[in-house]
Amino acid sequence: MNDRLAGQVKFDNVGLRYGTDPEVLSNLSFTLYPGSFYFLTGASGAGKTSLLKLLYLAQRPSRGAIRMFGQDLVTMPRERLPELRRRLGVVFQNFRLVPYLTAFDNVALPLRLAGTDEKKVVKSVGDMLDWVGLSHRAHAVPPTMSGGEQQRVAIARAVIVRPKMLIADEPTGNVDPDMALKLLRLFESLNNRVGTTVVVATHDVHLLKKVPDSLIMRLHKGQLSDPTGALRYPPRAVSPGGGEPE
Ligand SMILES: Nc1ncnc2c1ncn2[C@@H]1O[C@H](COP(=O)(O)OP(=O)(O)OP(=O)(O)O)[C@@H](O)[C@H]1O
Repeated sequence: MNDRLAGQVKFDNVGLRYGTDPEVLSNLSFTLYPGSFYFLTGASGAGKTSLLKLLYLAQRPSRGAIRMFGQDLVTMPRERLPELRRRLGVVFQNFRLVPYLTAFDNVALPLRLAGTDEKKVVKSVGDMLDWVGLSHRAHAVPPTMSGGEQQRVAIARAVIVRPKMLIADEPTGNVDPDMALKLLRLFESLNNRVGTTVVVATHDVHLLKKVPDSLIMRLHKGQLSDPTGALRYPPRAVSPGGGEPE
């Protein structure tokens, strides 16, 4: 099957348990299509972060199969995971910024690791900090920044490399509604202009209505339901022979 129609991520009967505890995710079978915008919702403890951890390769499933970018994650040797991770942008719930680096250097990190020319780094990071309203905090280090400021640095760092897939865990949890909307627009613009697949976990139901074309995946006690048909149909961005980037 054509890679686009086969999807970017495919879960087949996936389960996850921590240690010997009962499964926190059960029987997950779904496909994420390139260029689509997904919200993952569900009450606290429903398993959203656990599902995202499977997506950003921090956990392996206890059972079932996961394919990502055409590769089998379960049988893939550990040393090949970093190569796959480089295609992902991740906004962690607790930000995971480097505490001794400035906001500017945190955002610049993925570009510098990729060997980007320093002139380009300065321009891109400057533009990105401007977009998230943090130009004036460029030289601050995370311990001196508010939760909302740190969250915006984390988002800027995740999107600066224009990832194939952006995975964000409660990315608007620490900002006011105006900033939440602005950050969502940033994700949307990455989605529309660059074709990045976006997966945003949130328990804020108001956010869902703000992205009209989004698809909703709902977790309840580790099981998925599908109010918008996100899991059943290749969505609008996928048309046979369509031109969105892989
Ligand atoms: N590392 C872990 N070890 C053991 N149990 C865990 C671990 N991480 C999560 N859990 C359990 O898995 C279940 C799902 O947790 P998860 O963090 O995935 O939910 P969530 O929907 O993201 O919640 P929240 O919205 O509060 O962040 C919970 O019962 C939690 O206690």
